Amino acid sequence: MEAEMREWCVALPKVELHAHLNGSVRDSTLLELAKQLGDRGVIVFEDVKDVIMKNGRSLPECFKLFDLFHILTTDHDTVTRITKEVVGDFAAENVVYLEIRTTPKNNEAKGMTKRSYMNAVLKGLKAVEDVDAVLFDSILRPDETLSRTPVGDLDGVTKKKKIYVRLLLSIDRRETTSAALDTVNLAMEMKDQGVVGIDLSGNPVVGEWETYLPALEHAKELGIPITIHCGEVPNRKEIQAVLDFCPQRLGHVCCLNDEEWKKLKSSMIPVEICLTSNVMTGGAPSLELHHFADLYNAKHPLSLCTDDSGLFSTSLSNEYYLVASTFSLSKAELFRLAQGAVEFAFVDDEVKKFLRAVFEHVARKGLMP
Ligand SMILES: CNc1ncnc2c1ncn2[C@@H]1O[C@H](COP(=O)(O)O)[C@@H](O)[C@H]1O
Ligand SMILES: [Zn+2]
Repeated sequence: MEAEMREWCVALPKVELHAHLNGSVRDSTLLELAKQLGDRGVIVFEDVKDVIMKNGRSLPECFKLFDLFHILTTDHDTVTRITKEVVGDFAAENVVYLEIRTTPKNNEAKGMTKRSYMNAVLKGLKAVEDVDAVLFDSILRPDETLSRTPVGDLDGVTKKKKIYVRLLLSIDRRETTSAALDTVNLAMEMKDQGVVGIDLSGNPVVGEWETYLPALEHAKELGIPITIHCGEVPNRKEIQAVLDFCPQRLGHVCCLNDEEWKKLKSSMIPVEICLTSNVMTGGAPSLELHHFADLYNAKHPLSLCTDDSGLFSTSLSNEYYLVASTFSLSKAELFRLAQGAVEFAFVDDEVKKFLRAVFEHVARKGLMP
């Protein structure tokens, strides 16, 4: 029964709206990169290996780990490699639309600028194998799209899987106002290259809202959609400010008090729910007591997401499975959750139409009970 449900969650076409590139890297790749740097004497492999393989990650540990991941991954070729692998991994579990977010990085020692970092990401998207990763040519005939999505697999047609990929540029809370503005301007510059939005993320105990606000306001003026990590820690002042700012989407919303909770619900701002991430980092006390249930029962717009599938050893299919097993959602309800997420994507209407068609096709043909 459990195995059948897990398989069903993998077969379900899914939409991923909250996945950090460097948090989604396979352990095996991190270990391989660590081995290479160990051999060159840059790090001590044995120490790093234990850290990568350790289970259970508190919030402060996560950010120490990201500093380590960035040492392993921040050169152009490696950024290209991890992008290619991450897209391939999501496509393999029938994610049909993926918004990957990543923090463009300046790294003088590596000759890296925010722009060259993003070029390395684009190169990775173009290099995806065995999967059609659609970044630019969004206009395809519907029948072509349908025959190459996971629906094709369910129909018994073995064609390449198709995944639409778009990018969000993250502002790291450690950055200055000017660096945050650079990221927003870069997002604008890369609008025709698959960049569809801005994210605010990074260690929630670091930095001040006032530092990023000018950049977020600039993005708003430019009409760039924004998603913000909100309430990973109980920072009352900032949670208020974020809710007042009214971004297009919010991530997490863990530590809201009653008043903020009411405000969120009346705002109808779609929430990116990251179950495993929240339980591991202590944002939610347990799966059973996760605030998903309250928002779901209130019919608040929601989408299930992984956050950092590598760091938390999860997958989007597993997040759907966890919702089914913890909150007793039926397959029909899981299907509607996945389908509903299309509406919160930052992508243009043309792609949304195709994604809607994918779900309608699956429903009409009775491919998913
Ligand atoms: C666990 N909850 C979280 N809360 C806040 N920010 C997070 C995060 N998980 C990841 N990031 C943000 O994403 C970066 C890694 O991917 P990129 O280098 O951008 O591809 C982290 O350094 C952090 O800034
Ligand atoms: Zn996140």
